[in-house]
Amino acid sequence: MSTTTTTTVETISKPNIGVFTNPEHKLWVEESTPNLDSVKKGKGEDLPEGWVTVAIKSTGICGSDIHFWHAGAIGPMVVTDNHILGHESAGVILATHPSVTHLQPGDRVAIEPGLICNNCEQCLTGRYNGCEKMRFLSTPPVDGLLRRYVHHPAIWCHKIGAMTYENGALLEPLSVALAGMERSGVSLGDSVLICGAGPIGLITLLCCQAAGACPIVITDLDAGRLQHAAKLCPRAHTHLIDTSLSPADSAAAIVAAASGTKPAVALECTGAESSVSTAIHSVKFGGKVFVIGVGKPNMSVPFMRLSTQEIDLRFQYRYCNTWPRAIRLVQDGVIDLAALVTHRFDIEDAVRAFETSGDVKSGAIKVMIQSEVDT
Ligand SMILES: NC(=O)c1ccc[n+]([C@@H]2O[C@H](COP(=O)([O-])OP(=O)(O)OC[C@H]3O[C@@H](n4cnc5c(N)ncnc54)[C@H](O)[C@@H]3O)[C@@H](O)[C@H]2O)c1
Ligand SMILES: OC[C@H](O)C(O)[C@@H](O)CO
Repeated sequence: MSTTTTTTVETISKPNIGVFTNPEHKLWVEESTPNLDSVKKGKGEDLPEGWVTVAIKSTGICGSDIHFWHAGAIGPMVVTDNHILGHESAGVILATHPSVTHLQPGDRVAIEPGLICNNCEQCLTGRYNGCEKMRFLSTPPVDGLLRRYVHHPAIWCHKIGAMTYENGALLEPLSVALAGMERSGVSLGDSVLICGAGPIGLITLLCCQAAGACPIVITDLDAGRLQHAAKLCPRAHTHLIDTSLSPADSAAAIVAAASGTKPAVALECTGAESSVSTAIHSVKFGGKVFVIGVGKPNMSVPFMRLSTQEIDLRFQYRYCNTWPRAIRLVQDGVIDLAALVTHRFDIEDAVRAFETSGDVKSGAIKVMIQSEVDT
């Protein structure tokens, strides 16, 4: 029996709610904007030119959401007021401004959460993740997507066809991994190290597997996460990091796990200083260490190892132009994002969802918040 329901601006009745945090590290669900009246007007009266209204169906909790809640900040991004979380979302179009021609009510879309100026050098040269005036939803002070309804620019709503909303939501972390894959240039037969088996490391693992990297070693401090990695990619070598070892000794153990093959590329997905150092000690002469993880404002790195081994140390921040590629990879079954999802909660129950996501003992990998049963 199908559970499909058609959401239209005429049929919605629930008030808008959002998932908030604040500088006191509280987390709660309460009414939010745009209010039901604004949403129900539909037909675009309350929408700026080029914007649409979306009913959010599925949102993934990202580590950064947990960090904004627990720590109140990520580097210079500080929670200073009541703040709505969430930037991994997909939903259905409820209404469009008359100027919007490529989307219509009923279209299923994934939301790209960065709003750019379209005027600066980075925007005009296609690297819009570096926009000088980036307004990234869920990064304070810009409210996020963990709401029932949002207004959003149509150009940042990507059609996902029949893909599940859950997969549509997970195109966002897939985009992070794809940006790292593209700029690190991992290709067929490259020996690869992935540091960290959280959602970003695991999606990077799926990408490296699909790209034909071999051998692949993936590390973590948590045996459960490594078990998950082994299920996703049985040919990957999993390596539990022993925190009593130095980065150089951990690197030697990593190379041993790959039968002596040093990685050509290390994709660092923890942001932990010791892990960045371990990656630098692991790669071969002329190799690359590509850091996706974010961490402390200042870190020390094994400088002379970088120098004498001609290692390229590079970084990725968010992504640009990744959604069309991500959609194709999921639609064609190359990347199975559903394998990441361990828990699901309704938006009314978002506090429990966040508690589960933030509890290392819960075994959670990706916790999803849904506004209705996914279709
Ligand atoms: N650059 C970007 O645009 C971007 C985007 C999204 C996420 N991130 C960052 O990427 C990182 C990974 O994200 P996530 O959602 O997977 O986070 P996560 O916290 O769920 O996963 C990180 C994993 O790293 C493991 N870990 C911690 N220290 C380690 C060490 N020394 N050695 C090996 N493993 C270790 C943890 O056990 C955990 O499983 C985070 O730093 C996150 O903030 C960056
Ligand atoms: O994928 C996007 C990232 O999670 C965000 O940049 C976050 O780390 C800070 O806003």
